[in-house]
Amino acid sequence: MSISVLGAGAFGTALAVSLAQNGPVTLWARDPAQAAQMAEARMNARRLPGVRLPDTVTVTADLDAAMADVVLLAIPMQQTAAFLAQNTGRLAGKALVACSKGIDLATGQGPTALIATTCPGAIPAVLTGPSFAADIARGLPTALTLACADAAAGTALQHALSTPTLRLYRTTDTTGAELGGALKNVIAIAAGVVIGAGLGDSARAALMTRGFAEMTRLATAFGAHPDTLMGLSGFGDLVLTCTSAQSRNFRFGQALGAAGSFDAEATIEGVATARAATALAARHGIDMPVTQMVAALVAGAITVENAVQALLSRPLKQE
Ligand SMILES: NC(=O)C1=CN([C@@H]2O[C@H](COP(=O)(O)OP(=O)(O)OC[C@H]3O[C@@H](n4cnc5c(N)ncnc54)[C@H](O)[C@@H]3O)[C@@H](O)[C@H]2O)C=CC1
Ligand SMILES: O=C(CO)COP(=O)(O)O
Repeated sequence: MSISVLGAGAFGTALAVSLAQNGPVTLWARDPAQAAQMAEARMNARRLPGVRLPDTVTVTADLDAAMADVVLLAIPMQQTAAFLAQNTGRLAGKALVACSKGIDLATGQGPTALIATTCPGAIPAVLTGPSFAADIARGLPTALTLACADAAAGTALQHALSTPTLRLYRTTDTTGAELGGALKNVIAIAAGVVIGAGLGDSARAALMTRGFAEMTRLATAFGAHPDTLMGLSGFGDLVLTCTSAQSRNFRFGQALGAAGSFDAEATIEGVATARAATALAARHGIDMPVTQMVAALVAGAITVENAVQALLSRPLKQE
């Protein structure tokens, strides 16, 4: 099976580097100048400095040349719907593996639903779980979830995309896998706020636990299996992202909590996902107090002090 990765950001580049251990991989960058620079320097100096691109990675800005049997989509979530719509014909019949984490603001859909509605005939799948691009690219051991509703296709993808250092577990529960990955970013922003505001590690543990409860509430209301939330794509990624300063979502929250500033160019998926999840929760009558607070905080509608006060003054209830 030929493999390509669309999107030459940190994650797309890291996946291409790891997959190149198995054979040839094509990495597509939308900007021809960036593609040429990466091909020449054999490095993605902006997003993944210090990591050499193996000879088996071909970098191109020609999207047609980047079509393969298996196409990994490593572009930010809020750009995905438009990208798919622009390339429906090219992507028809491919196995399309979404590597983004989030909920589309306009439709409330996750990546596999977007693929299914925009690219009929494609096989939608999602690759998610606890993994920093820099760790994958350095060949550190990493375990991820490959979710595909079609069990046979999922098994084939699991084998095609596992490498000596990237171990994939499979599931058919695409809803659980992608909602776990999307919602943990929101909780990671909240965890960052807690640390940035100096509220302490005990408060962070409480917030992660209550955050996990609301992730599970929303995901299961949409048909996810609770076990999926307990796995790599939910609990695993929640732990990683809420506790590591490698996470952009966590660091963004830390800056919010400390009233500091943050790189406006960085991909912080939890910002849009907080809004999208808050809207979904309201529409379906699901209680998601932490997510709501994050949405209000990033919109500048409340202060950190008010958010903490509001969470602490909720009615006492059974765990
Ligand atoms: N960086 C990481 O450690 C991980 C990232 N992810 C997910 O991967 C996704 C991408 O994140 P990163 O690669 O880290 O972001 P990034 O900010 O490093 O790169 C994003 C890339 O997408 C490209 N892009 C943006 N809009 C585009 C469009 N309309 N068409 C084509 N390309 C476009 C940009 O040029 C850039 O190269 C996110 O959903 C993120 O949550 C998942 C796991 C780990
Ligand atoms: O999803 C990730 C780790 O699993 C990456 O997290 P950030 O997007 O917060 O950097």
